[in-house]
Amino acid sequence: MKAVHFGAGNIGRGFIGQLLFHSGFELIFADVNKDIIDLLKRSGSYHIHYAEEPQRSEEISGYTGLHSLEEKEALEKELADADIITTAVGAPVLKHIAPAIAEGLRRRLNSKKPAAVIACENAVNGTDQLKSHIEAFFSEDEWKTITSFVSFPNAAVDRIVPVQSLENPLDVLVEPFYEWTIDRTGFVGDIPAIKEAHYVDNLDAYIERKLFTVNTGHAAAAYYGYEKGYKTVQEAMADEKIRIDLKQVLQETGDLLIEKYGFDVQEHEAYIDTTLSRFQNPMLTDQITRVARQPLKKLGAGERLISPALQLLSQGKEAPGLTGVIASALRYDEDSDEEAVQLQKLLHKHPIKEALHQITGLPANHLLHQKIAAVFSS
Ligand SMILES: NC(=O)c1ccc[n+]([C@@H]2O[C@H](COP(=O)([O-])OP(=O)(O)OC[C@H]3O[C@@H](n4cnc5c(N)ncnc54)[C@H](O)[C@@H]3O)[C@@H](O)[C@H]2O)c1
Ligand SMILES: O=P(O)(O)OC[C@@H](O)[C@@H](O)[C@H](O)[C@H](O)CO
Repeated sequence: MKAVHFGAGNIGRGFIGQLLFHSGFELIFADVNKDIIDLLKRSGSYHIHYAEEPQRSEEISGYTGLHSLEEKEALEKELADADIITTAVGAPVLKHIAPAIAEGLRRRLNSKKPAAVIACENAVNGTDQLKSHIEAFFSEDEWKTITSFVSFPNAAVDRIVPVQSLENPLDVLVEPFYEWTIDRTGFVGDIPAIKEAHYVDNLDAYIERKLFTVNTGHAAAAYYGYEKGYKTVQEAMADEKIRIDLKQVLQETGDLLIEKYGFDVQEHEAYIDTTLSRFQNPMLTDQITRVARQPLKKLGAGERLISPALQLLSQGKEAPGLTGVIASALRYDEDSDEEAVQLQKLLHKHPIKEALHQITGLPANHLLHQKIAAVFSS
């Protein structure tokens, strides 16, 4: 069994690659980072280290690397043959890798060799986004054929993997917790045997539970922490006021999730507590700039802040905690983050409601914008 994985970064090497290795896949990492690809080609193995006591680590092997631009032909050949194609590149990058995947799938039009394409990004239905970019390369008839033997299941992935600073640049320090949840209903043929993946029929519930708890909570810790001058999530979580505000935000998203999906109240409370203790793992140093990255993306209508606030609003519920985090995200002005710079320019150039319209895509006078504007301007 063969897998091509796009993105040999933190989640690629520290999570998806690991689980594919455990399941016996021959693995090809594809990336645009030449240094990482060269190292992957030269190394026989790297190590995953766990942020827990007692310390332990695990050796990962059985992989190679291909530069996705400089070794296009070799990559397309592997894409034409792989049983699984996965990604962890960041949702905005999916459109850039779609042409190579489309070419790999095109080469299967005669053989009809099955494959599963799974985006492992922090996004609601990331695979659907990738699928629509790939579809653009096919005629209607060709696409009908492709989708009769290629599966495009959505997935949710959860493991905190900070920016790395280990001596060996291939090694990865990860938290022990992990969850790779895949939509069982998204397969047209056999379901690939990824041993530690969790196949479910109700993925929406899992995606939103993860995005609106882990990622909403993480964003709250990061944006509030940034405003107070902290550098890491661990420092922010040591601040009692931030922990109290964070709890309120997760109470709000929890109310939404419990009502929408019928999660058990106590189980959800336990999920929140586990999440908060993951953020406080003393053996991880997770930079706020990583967790707060790409604020424009994070403030999108389908994302971790606006989406739950909108859904609560449509149920007639107030969400002051979420509104507070959104206002804090709007103040994120980290110079090293291109989107933060763009965000500040937008806010400087336009009145707040117009800027919000451009950021979220919702009408300028939307009730949610009015609530955000009131907190932002106070
Ligand atoms: N790190 C985490 O804790 C975590 C957890 C769950 C999900 N995620 C999600 O996983 C995805 C990746 O995050 P990460 O933390 O691993 O980021 P990362 O920056 O460590 O890795 C991304 C990799 O993608 C590569 N890349 C960029 N453009 C590419 C292209 N056109 N073709 C091939 N490779 C390309 C980069 O060079 C990099 O190696 C994101 O969607 C993120 O939201 C991250
Ligand atoms: O990767 P992002 O930018 O979507 O979000 C930043 C973090 O919240 C995220 O990477 C978490 O660490 C991860 O989603 C945990 O599973």
